[in-house]
Amino acid sequence: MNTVVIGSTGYGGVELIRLLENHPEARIGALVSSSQPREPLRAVYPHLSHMEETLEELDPDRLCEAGEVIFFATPPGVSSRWAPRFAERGKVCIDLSGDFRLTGEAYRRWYGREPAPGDWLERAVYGLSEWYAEQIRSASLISNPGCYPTASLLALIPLLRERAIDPDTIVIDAKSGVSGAGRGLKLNTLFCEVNENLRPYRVDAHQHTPEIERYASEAWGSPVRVTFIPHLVPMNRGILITLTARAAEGWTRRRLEEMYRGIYQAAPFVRIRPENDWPGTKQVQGSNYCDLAVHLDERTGRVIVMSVIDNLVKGAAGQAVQNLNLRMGWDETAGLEGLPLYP
Ligand SMILES: NC(=O)C1=CN([C@@H]2O[C@H](COP(=O)(O)OP(=O)(O)OC[C@H]3O[C@@H](n4cnc5c(N)ncnc54)[C@H](OP(=O)(O)O)[C@@H]3O)[C@@H](O)[C@H]2O)C=CC1
Ligand SMILES: CC(=O)N[C@@H](CCC(=O)OP(=O)(O)O)C(=O)O
Repeated sequence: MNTVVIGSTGYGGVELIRLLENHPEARIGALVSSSQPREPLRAVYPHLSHMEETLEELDPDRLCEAGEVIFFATPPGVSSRWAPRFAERGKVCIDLSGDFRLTGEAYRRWYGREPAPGDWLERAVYGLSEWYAEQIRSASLISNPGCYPTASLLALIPLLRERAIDPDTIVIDAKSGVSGAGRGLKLNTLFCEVNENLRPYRVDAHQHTPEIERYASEAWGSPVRVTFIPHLVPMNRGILITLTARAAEGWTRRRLEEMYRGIYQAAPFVRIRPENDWPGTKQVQGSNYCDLAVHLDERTGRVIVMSVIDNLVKGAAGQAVQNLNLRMGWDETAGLEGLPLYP
């Protein structure tokens, strides 16, 4: 089955290409670039020198012939314009951007743009694979979660659904590698700004805060607010989030771990770490795993959960392929069996 990648020259796009090239069912039907010459992809990425595919323009008629599934690995404002047009022509769209993750009102406020026209915001299905698999299986437009929300919600949703924490006390400290910011030139991601540096950014102002709150609220059943503090770390890939919240009555560390193990028993990409075995980003690098570790600080009565992912895999392209697999009725792990890259 053929797929199209729009935004193929970015970090999310090229990671999708890596995964699709190793996929047993999916093929690449077309690669789209809005800015590069109509040359083979290797002109942009010499590590793909064996690939013959030439970069194409965004021509809907041609792309509808080229593939059944259209991936958008594009900045905000692109899929909101184009994905509905492909979905209306019967194509399955999988969007890696934030264009379909929020309500129209929240999107205007946090992304500063006009949301997609028509009813596509409501029709889009949130692509957090472990929690929305049933809806994903029949979706026309899958809105892949953000990288920080993926790591955060896989840790947080079980705590809320099982009433294990006080939802007014949630703090998420988050750290991301620089590839999370994409390949485009930006002052803040230049070598001398990032190297030997660790810094918070967009504190209390990050666009993933409303996304985490939206799906946390759904899990809890009424509005939940979180304190979300992202940091930029001088490494290429990886996200570590440390979530803390006050424990509800009656919870022990063992009970918390058993709860996570039960919930994610059938989830092939969520691994629960044993007691005092803290996860690091390198342990999931290049893979679609999310590793979770849970602790109960008995002195303060606070639950502590660590969650690590590779931002470009489970946080973007890997989860997009997992959603493709769910949507097509293939094995959920198809094309995603690769082990983490270590060291
Ligand atoms: N990096 C990450 O870890 C994650 C990223 N995301 C989201 O995925 C999306 C892609 O991110 P990422 O790959 O990192 O970003 P990049 O900046 O690396 O790549 C985005 C690509 O989109 C293309 N593009 C830019 N403008 C347009 C346009 N007007 N029309 C069509 N294509 C355009 C560009 O390619 P060209 O100029 O060749 O068209 C560019 O290479 C973003 O929305 C991002 O927020 C989500 C989760 C994690
Ligand atoms: C390190 C870094 O800069 N990460 C990006 C990740 C967010 C992203 O990819 O944007 P979407 O909202 O479109 O998902 C950021 O903090 O904005």
